[in-house]
Amino acid sequence: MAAMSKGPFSFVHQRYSLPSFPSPFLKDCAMAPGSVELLVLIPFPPHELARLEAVFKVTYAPTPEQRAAAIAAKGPDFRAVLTHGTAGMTAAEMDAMPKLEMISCFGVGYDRIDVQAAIARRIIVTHGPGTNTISVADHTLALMLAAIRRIASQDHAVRQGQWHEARHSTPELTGMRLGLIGYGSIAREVARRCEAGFSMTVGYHSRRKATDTAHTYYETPLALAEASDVLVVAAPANPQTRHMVNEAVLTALGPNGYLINIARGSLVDTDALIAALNAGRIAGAGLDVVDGEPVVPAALLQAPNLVITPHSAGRSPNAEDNMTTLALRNLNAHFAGRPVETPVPECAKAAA
Ligand SMILES: O=C(O)C(=O)CO
Repeated sequence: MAAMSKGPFSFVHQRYSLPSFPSPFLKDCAMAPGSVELLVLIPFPPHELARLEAVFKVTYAPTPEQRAAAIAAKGPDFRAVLTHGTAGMTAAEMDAMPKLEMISCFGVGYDRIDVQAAIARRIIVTHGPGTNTISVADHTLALMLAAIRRIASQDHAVRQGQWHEARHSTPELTGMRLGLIGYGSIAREVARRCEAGFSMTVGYHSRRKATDTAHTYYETPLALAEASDVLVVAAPANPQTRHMVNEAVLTALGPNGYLINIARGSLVDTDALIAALNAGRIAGAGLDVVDGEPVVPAALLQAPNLVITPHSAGRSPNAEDNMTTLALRNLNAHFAGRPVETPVPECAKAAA
């Protein structure tokens, strides 16, 4: 198993790896290959799509137009859907697929899947906790360093022939105070890197104070922002976390502070962020997600010292392999009549 020698983080891969794909998987698969119709609503790397096609009759519809056309043409045939937290799945779409039994969410967040509608229609929803933790944590560090060291703007200026003008004196990440909004596995991996590699102190805010950590707990995002130089948003999207990072939190972060969002765009008030960047109320921001993505407000793109990536933090070959493997394990389990491995908590509760 090549992935086993990848270094200290290979446990994530090990946890979800299959002994040697695909034959052992097919052997213990109760359904005949190709007998179950699977609708895939998200872009997939070809080699990962091939793994799905080895087991399912796949309809690949990653664009909104293809999605609507596929559901209109073949809705009654689909028994499973593969989507992710941003592509989601609506109640109306479920109604157009009366044979739908399972929605498999690629990745961790499942915020745009109408889980209550799924439960009401006896459709199980699964997701991929732990599958992309390493990829997202690495990407978070990349955004932090890029925003603080102004990598994107200096790169751009050098390409414009402005070598001397491009050269900026930028702060050191080392020794800064890290603030984490959310304290799940991704936040903890970010903390580990920041402590080990950059001698940073760590504080966090989450719904509950954790009992297994020496990191400092803050009751509110505002108190955390006041005590942080780099504020990382790593909490789930839900009505309670919407616009958790608002004007007051950004002002508390201060003119030497940086905001990094690798969670969901809805956690940050985009207008307040644009205003804070333009007024120098914070020093910079690194975003992997934007409210309303893939549409990005022009005013955000014009704001100073912003580095932005297209929701790619969770994408690495290792993470994609983990996510596909776990999705297949859940789909296989369901269609073989066994319990799925990772239902979303609401479905686990409803089934109990
Ligand atoms: O796993 C997820 O939900 C992600 O959005 C990864 O970036």
